[in-house]
Amino acid sequence: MRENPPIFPTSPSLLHSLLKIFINNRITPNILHPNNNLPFHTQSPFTMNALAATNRNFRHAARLLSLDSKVETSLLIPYREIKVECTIPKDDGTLTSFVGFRVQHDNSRGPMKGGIRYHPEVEHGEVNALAQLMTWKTAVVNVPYGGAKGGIGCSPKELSTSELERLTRVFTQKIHDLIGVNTDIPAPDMGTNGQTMAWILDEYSKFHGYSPAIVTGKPLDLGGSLGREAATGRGVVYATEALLGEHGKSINGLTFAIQGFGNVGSWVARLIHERGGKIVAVSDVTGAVKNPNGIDIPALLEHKEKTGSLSSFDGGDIMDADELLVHECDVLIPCALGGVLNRENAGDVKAKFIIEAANHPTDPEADEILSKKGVIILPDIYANAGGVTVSYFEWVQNMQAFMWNEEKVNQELKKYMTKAFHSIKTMCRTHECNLRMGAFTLGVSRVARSTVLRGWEA
Ligand SMILES: NC(=O)C1=CN([C@@H]2O[C@H](COP(=O)(O)OP(=O)(O)OC[C@H]3O[C@@H](n4cnc5c(N)ncnc54)[C@H](O)[C@@H]3O)[C@@H](O)[C@H]2O)C=CC1
Ligand SMILES: O=C(O)CCC(=O)C(=O)O
Repeated sequence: MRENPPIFPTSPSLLHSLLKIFINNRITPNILHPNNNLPFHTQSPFTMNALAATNRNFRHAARLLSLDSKVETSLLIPYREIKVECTIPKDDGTLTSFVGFRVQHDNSRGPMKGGIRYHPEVEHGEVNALAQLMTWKTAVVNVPYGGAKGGIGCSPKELSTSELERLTRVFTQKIHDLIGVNTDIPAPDMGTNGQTMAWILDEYSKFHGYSPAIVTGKPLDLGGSLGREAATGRGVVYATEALLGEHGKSINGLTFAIQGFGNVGSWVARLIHERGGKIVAVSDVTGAVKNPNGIDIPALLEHKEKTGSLSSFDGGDIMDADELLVHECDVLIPCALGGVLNRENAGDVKAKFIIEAANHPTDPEADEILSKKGVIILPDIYANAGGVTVSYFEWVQNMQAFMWNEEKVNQELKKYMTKAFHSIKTMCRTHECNLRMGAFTLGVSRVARSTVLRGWEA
């Protein structure tokens, strides 16, 4: 069970005095909001702590690779962890405070790279785990980056656009001298988007001169890349095709359940629908919808655009959102939070394939249960690597001050995803392991080689 050490004193009198200070100063204690001190995943008490789960997978890969224990330790410890206070005036004039994080995990293969997440559950341990996953992910697809991740514990839907802009600018002011086009390059993740990247670009440029390459996933008008918005979903679909092809199957004719209908989930749904896949269930934070004959995805996208919700869609039946994970289907694609598959529900999963479009949706206990059932899992550090791959293309275009067309972006993405799939399979054969360990051994071995080559001389 996950441990969640209190950040603040738990003594009621001390807490009361602290609250009084906040209230007297008209500061809303957002950092004391119950959601801001939550464990990594609130849906289930059965999910393993994200960092413990990631470290466990890393150590397993290190053992398979017979990695030198000193190299193993050095790869586990993050390069740098940043935690900053972000206080902003709200639209009504009151102050509110948030905690922002940037964890830079490793830079032995190049500048650190990874998204920025705005979500109430963002906390230090999870950001650490996500940063480490970025290190292995960039190595798996062989883009010349290390790994990082950041985030702010906040509920973006409860903030106005101008509050979000202020928050993003304050966060950027606090970290601008620790990121850079050759140091650490943020991108969107859950709860952030191209607009968030545009604010970071603008704020960073005030200190360092106009720097489009400081972020990726930015709007096209500011040097974004064609194809980046769809890239994570497109990469997931290329990865799914590679896996299914190996099993003599194709998307056309199979049934799919998709958890999450944001950037990644909606693109996955659209592209699978276009390829003839039958999507029988979709969920998001507002609810879930199912239809055994296949959901009309263009109609669902239109409905979501109009109403902001899935639950009132009349092209299917409402279902319990948690039930989606154990719904009858051939392929389950989690595209939302981490840790959603755990020892409590893994035994009930009906899918034969799980494609991890979200980061760490399957905890190690679920992994074991699912493997015993014969479920094939395509791991996150490969399956969702299309996003960072096209982020790399975007950065390259910015450095060259040149723009590729979308066809080239998608063709190159397919090449990277296909090549990585074959490299993972080679590692699976060499180490007689599953796809997760195939991907981990591939990523960890590449990072370890660069680390050793660069040496440790001070
Ligand atoms: N955006 C990107 O380029 C990349 C994202 N990812 C990962 O993909 C996942 C999704 O990211 P985005 O689509 O960018 O985020 P997003 O913020 O655009 O969408 C998140 C979706 O998850 C849904 N959701 C939240 N809680 C839920 C719940 N309890 N049950 C069902 N649905 C729920 C939301 O309603 C929303 O539809 C995350 O794990 C992220 O780390 C991974 C690689 C790249
Ligand atoms: O595009 C990027 O740089 C990072 C995307 C990301 O955060 C992820 O792959 O989890």
